[in-house]
Amino acid sequence: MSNTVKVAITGAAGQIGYSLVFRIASGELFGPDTKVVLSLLEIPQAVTALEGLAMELNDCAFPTLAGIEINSDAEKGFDGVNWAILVGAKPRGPGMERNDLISENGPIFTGQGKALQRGASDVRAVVVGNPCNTNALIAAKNAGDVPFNRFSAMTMLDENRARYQLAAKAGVAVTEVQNVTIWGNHSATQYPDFFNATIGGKKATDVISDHDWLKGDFITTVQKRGAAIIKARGKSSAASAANAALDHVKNFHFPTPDGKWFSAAVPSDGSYGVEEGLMFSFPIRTKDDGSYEIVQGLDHNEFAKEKLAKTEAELKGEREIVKDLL
Ligand SMILES: NC(=O)C1=CN([C@@H]2O[C@H](COP(=O)(O)OP(=O)(O)OC[C@H]3O[C@@H](n4cnc5c(N)ncnc54)[C@H](O)[C@@H]3O)[C@@H](O)[C@H]2O)C=CC1
Ligand SMILES: O=C([O-])CC(=O)C(=O)O
Repeated sequence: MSNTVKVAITGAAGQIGYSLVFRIASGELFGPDTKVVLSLLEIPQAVTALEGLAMELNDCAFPTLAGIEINSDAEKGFDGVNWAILVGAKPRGPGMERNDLISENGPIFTGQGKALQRGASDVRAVVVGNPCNTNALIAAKNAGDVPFNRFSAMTMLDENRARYQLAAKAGVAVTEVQNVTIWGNHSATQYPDFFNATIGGKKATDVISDHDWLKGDFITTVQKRGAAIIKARGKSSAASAANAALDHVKNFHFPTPDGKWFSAAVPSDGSYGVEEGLMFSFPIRTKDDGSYEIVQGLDHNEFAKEKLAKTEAELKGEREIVKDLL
């Protein structure tokens, strides 16, 4: 049986877009039996680049690619989409924090929230453009009657980074490392939770005896990985970000295997004492009916509680800065 999913990608002519569209079109995301229609969005100056991208996509002759639309008008671009991957935004440069982008990127997401409400009746949106948690909040608050929980922001790149670091330290394959939650903001205050993670089915803290490393270098490496990549590459992460966006959509699209969870920033419902309504990264499971739940009952010691409070305070501060856009 064949069905069709329509996916909008904003900023599709940018560097993440170039890594993302081919992998979605190839069937890697939704599988070989699902056709994909791609709705590519850009600012007017980049529409010609999108036309080139569309030529290349067609030249791949992907059996799963059922159509390509190109738009610089978000309302048209979001018409009838099932997923909106909101990448289009300015990236940071060396020496900047992601929330230095708030005043420039925030306003993009008021317009996109409004356009999503008008264009799409059954949509899920993930914000990649930074600062992604707060931009997702802005989009959601401008999307009228689109349910709040249809919006999320991407912390999957942080989770993948954390899994790699733990696997390398333990000397095991990344597949052995599971349930590493990123809590809070996609920023240098995020808390990559090794206490509740497992390696080869055992507690990560039992497998890795160097707890000073876990509490120190491990956390700061994950928190600052984006900046390290900008310093080394001169540009921010692109292929790894696109890869994480695929993981994010896949994680929400398919039920989560028993005993596992993934990280994504979603509207807080008050879980773990996080203020309701903040776009906060939690451990998430997708249920068989397609809805999701925040995994409950994970323990936080004093060390973890302090980290959670810090990242929550940062998100409240960002929300205050953009209050006129909400
Ligand atoms: N959440 C995460 O883990 C990550 C987030 N990012 C963020 O993703 C964003 C994009 O990064 P790159 O692709 O490297 O940047 P880029 O500059 O290569 O591409 C961004 C594209 O967005 C387009 N754009 C700008 N405003 C737009 C609008 N209103 N509608 C549609 N398109 C628009 C630009 O024309 C450009 O082509 C940045 O904000 C970056 O910081 C990057 C890596 C990871
Ligand atoms: O660090 C940046 O600015 C880009 C990004 O979000 C990441 O690589 O995680």
